[in-house]
Amino acid sequence: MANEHGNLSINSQNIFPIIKKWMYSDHDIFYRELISNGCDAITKLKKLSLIGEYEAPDDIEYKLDVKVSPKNKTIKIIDNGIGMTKDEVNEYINQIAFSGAEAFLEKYKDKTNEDQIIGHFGLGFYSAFMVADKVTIDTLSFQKDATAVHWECDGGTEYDMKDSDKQNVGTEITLYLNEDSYEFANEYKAREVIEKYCSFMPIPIFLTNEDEEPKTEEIPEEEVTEKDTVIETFIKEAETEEVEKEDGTKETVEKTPAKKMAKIVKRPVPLNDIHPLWTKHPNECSDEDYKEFYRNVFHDYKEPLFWIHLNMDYPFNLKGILYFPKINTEYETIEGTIKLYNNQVFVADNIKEVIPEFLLLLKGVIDCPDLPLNVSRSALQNDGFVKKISEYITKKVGDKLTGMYKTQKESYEKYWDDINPFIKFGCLKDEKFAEKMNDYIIFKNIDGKYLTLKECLEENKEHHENTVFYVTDETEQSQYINMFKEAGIDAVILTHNIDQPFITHLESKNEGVKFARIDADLSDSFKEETSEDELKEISETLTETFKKALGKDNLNVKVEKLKNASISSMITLSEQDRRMQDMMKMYNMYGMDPSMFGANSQTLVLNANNELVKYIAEHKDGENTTLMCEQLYDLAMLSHAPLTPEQMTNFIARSNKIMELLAK
Ligand SMILES: Nc1ncnc2c1ncn2[C@@H]1O[C@H](COP(=O)(O)OP(=O)(O)OP(=O)(O)O)[C@@H](O)[C@H]1O
Repeated sequence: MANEHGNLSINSQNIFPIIKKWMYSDHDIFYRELISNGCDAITKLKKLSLIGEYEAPDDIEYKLDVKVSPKNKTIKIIDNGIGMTKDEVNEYINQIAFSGAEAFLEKYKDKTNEDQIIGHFGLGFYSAFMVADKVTIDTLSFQKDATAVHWECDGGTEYDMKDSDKQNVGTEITLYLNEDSYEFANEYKAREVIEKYCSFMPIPIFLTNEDEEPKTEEIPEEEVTEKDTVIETFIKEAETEEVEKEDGTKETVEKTPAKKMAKIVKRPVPLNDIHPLWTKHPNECSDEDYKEFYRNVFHDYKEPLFWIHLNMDYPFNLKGILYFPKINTEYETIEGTIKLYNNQVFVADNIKEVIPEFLLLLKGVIDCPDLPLNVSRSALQNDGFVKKISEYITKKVGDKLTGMYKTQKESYEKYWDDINPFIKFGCLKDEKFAEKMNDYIIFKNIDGKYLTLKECLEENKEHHENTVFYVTDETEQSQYINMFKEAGIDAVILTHNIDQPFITHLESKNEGVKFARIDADLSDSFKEETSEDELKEISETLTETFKKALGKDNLNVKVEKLKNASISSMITLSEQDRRMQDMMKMYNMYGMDPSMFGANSQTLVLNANNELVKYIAEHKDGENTTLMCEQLYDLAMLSHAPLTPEQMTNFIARSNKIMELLAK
């Protein structure tokens, strides 16, 4: 071919500075674009060979080579795929690609970075100019008698094209890196980027550093194959060791015999796994396979609890694996990672527009070739097809959980403590998921048994209809728990932050059902039957005495005859007011006055059956009455919420004083 010099068919003077600027955040993406182009080219050639349109050499080994040279500051991406003829270079590179770029820029010129195209799909070949001043292509088409083409462009609007001396079918792209991008020719950086984007591409990818001598390895000579490059052969001497015989004399014996060895050029190891687990049929995968895949992809050495293998062909193509991770501590964030792939090419992590928000607490991979990824994020959000995908994933997760409840209840209960924040968050975020999970939400009660809401209500119907009592802190509320246990009344344990909004949600969904913290109210079951008159006098005396002793005029005091005479005093706190206060704390509204939401909603309950309480009522002006009132109040407060530092200091000082009095 005669040398050809041409103008790229675009109008804008020079699109490259714009591409560079626009793509500023993710420069490394060029690796993905060029490698996936190479993989596509190989896949196409394999197909042609399969249908007899191309006769591949017998020893063909389809692969993609990435060669970096930190010295020359170049990167070569070499595939043995379909290649391009001169006309094709003209069509795909000189015209389509660049006119595509123009259309692309036109479409997105007003968009801000936040509205970037998902994973920048559609950037293709010219993403190379984000990192390179000059790019060359050497390509030989698979077509009979094709002439190899050399193309080059230095980032302006002009290109040069001439014959190339490339001998093998395929394409070699060379990037001459610009000053800001030399790091991409570093072998370790290259490896990191390729592993990020290309770990599961369907063609083996090999990385070499052209500046380094080839690495070598030694293997037994009989294991050498045709593909190996043998540098030398040698005899590895026998290994011997000295052993002691029965008669005490020593003898030298051969441990391993002498062996013929070969020093060969290190066999290349691909950077990627071309058959990732999600592409396999679930029947072919063992538990160990799933766990290993999880370890490799998420670098999480805690085993996942269980997983869901998504495998759908119709009406859309979607494959993937979702893992329920083990949450180790209460304080660990429970944010997961869902990696989105498009035909085994990594797109991005945690794309909220495709994956329902609550599922982002899981870890997993999703490969959906049908996703329209060349549109902006906001367009994706409103895409009906994307909604269907998202619904499908949600449904599958729901199916897995309900199925487990029905057939492996024991496992479900075992995992519940770990998975319940996820399920509850899902119910709050997704109406359909909430409906599906409605009968499968379970509650651990104070005896460690798991019950559904229906079962909770049914079991406690006689004691407190339509009310579920709950514990938020088993240590702090232990006195209440004991009381409940003694009276044969149940309460459930709800200690996670998500539980407060979740029970509010349950109350709104189940009319008439109320949740009340274990210290919210005293159930009638704890009390003896009395008439108001019977307690009137003692009530008045105690109220007055306590108010005076504590210096709290607005203290609410309630005198009850509790069946358990050993309990002297306790605090109850209106459920509604407490929830408001909790909410204030959660949203950090500390500046506001808590009394707005009933700081006065605490009630000091005194047990008229308790000897000490009786004593106080009978000795309201006694020498130590104030001391006793203060101590009883603090004791009640202690099992309700932690004391403030000041209160604690007083409490300890007073306790010491009481001991001194006892010692007298
Ligand atoms: N390594 C290659 N071997 C053969 N043909 C190639 C190669 N790289 C690019 N091409 C041809 O050039 C065309 C344009 O490539 P480009 O990467 O710009 O866009 P694309 O691959 O079609 O789309 P996208 O990358 O946006 O998914 C390709 O469709 C392909 O026909």
